[in-house]
Amino acid sequence: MPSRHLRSLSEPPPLHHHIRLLPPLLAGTLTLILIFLIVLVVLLYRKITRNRTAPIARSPNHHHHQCRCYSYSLLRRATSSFSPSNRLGHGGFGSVYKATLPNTNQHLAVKLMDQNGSLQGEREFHNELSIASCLDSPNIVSLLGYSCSRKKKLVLVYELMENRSLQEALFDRKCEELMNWKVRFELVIGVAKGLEYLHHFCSPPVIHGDIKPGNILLDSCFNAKIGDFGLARLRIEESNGFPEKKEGFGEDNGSILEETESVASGCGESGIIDVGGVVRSPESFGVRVLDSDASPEMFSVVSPEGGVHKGSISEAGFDKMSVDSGRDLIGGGKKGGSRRDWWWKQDNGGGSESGRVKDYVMEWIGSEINKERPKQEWNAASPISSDNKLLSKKSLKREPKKHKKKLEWWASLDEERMKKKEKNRKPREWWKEEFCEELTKKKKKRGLSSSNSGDLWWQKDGDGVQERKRKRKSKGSRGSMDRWLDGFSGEFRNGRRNSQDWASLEIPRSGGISSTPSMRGTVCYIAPEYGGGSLLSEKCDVYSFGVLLLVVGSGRRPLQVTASPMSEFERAMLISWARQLAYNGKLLDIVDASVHSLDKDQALLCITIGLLCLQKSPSKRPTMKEIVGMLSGEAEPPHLPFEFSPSPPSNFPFKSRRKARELHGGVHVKSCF
Ligand SMILES: Nc1ncnc2c1ncn2[C@@H]1O[C@H](COP(=O)(O)OP(=O)(O)OP(=O)(O)O)[C@@H](O)[C@H]1O
Repeated sequence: MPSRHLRSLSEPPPLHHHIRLLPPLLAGTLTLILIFLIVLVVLLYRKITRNRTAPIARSPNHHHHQCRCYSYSLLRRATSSFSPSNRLGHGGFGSVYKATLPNTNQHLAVKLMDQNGSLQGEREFHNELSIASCLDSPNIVSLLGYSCSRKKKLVLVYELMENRSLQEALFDRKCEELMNWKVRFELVIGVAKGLEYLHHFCSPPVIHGDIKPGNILLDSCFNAKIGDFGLARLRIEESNGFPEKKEGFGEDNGSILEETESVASGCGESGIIDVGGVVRSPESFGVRVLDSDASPEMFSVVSPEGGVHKGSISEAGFDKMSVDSGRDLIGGGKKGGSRRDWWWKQDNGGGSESGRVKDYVMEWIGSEINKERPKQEWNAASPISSDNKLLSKKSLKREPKKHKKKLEWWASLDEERMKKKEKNRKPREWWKEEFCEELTKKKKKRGLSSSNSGDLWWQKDGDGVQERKRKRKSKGSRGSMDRWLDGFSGEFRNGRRNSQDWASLEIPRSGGISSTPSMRGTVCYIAPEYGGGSLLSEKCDVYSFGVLLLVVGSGRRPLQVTASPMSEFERAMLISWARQLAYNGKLLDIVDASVHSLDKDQALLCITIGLLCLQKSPSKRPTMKEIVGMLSGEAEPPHLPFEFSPSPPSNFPFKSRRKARELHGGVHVKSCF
């Protein structure tokens, strides 16, 4: 037995032993290979996505950036899990963090929408994404990308502006650099150029809608750039072949949704289309960026491959930049073929990042349509009982049989009828009523009475000299408090319905009564005609720019009550104070006393242009092109607007046109008015 055992150990195992071992061996090897392949695929995928989310370097001749889709985890890592130490600031819809990309060490600003962000916040996010991703100017903060995780964390990625907002730099941090007049003057020229780009070099023109120091960002050298396009709108020129108003679209149908979530409103009489409004719009629209050096027919195209092409419109089959929302979103209309459909073409080009932005926005729009439809249908056409009472949801549930017919009838109501109903509903202006109520209460509390608290004073802009004289006379006969309150009611009536206690005249530290989900623009900066349901135009931005000019020139907030004496109280409202100084011919009194290296001519120029922009009638306000011309000395310096000028109107005390030209090195002189 032992010898047999020994032999069996020394001899090689029989063949059938090998065969029995083969399957487990093969299975093991295959498993190993499979694991190896999986690891390889995962590593490759990570490498590819990292490369894709890394922003492309900008070469000098390829100045256009592309909007990228960043992975949320990358941004989380880059901001150390959105740590408070990296927080740059907080706005109406979320916080902004400084991010440093791990592999490139590139610094970015990342705006993370609040977790409990409202639908309005979400719409602003998409609005900003649609518009800002198409803009490319040295005076506009670049939107570099976005991220949208499954958990609905909405993130926008911008170029980092080291000195943050003008609001903080001027009022909170009181940056020494801003005490230099030159820096302030360059800053306003930068903003003016940014607005000129939006109004004159984009087609359709972009209306920012919320120009204020909080949305002017400063880079490391205090160069100003315009940011925050959450409330921006496109101005659609009907003559451009852009969509005309469609039935049931763009009407102020008075629904709360329309008013409180105004980004969703569509193309109204004004020819304005809200980008967020594509939710309800079957129309397409686009932003093309016209070449500032070229004729209007010239354009530059950023192709899907990333190259910048220049040419004439007839030369190519697509526009420079567009954020086309598709011809017919709801009805599934044409998705390509139009000359304006650069976006769609990008899509077909295969996986370009901008195409992804569009995909992403379209997806969101689709989901919003689905979310909103049932609600609207219920409101628009609720079934009615035999005694003409509106049947409640409850009663329908309780007695389904009894109301079966009604339910069927209800379900069969066609879209046409619903649209008609919505159209006929009276526009609601609850915010205006509330505002006037609040204001009257406030005045009563102070023991003041003013008959004009509810008047639309901007609509009664005195065009005729007689009218102006009458107004001035009557103003003169009233107390200064009343005059102050005129300005007050005028500026505030159009403000946002806001949680801030504006009526108590307290301005928050952040300076502004900031974005809130209810209305567009910011109190004190918003054009008076804007909130009054009038046309929204570039002139609304011009008005806000006028306020900004006064704020930068005076170095103070537009509303600031510092002490109780009457003199201080009269100055509280910057705009009213500036007007008053203009009447008295003492405009320079408004200029910030703490500023050094002051150029009085430039300061007067700024304040005068500011007053020009603040004219009640939008048509009288200059265009941004004219303003840039005046600021840069290329155009003739302005005269004070008649409504502000001391009586009789005197010429503006500038140096002669020639001198001004010499001063600024301008070459082209043209009349502005
Ligand atoms: N690109 C940026 N670089 C550096 N800081 C930024 C950048 N963008 C925003 N910030 C900072 O974050 C703050 C909040 O910005 P955000 O745009 O969210 O709000 P806001 O414009 O001040 O307010 P609102 O959104 O209510 O209008 C700004 O005041 C600014 O200081």
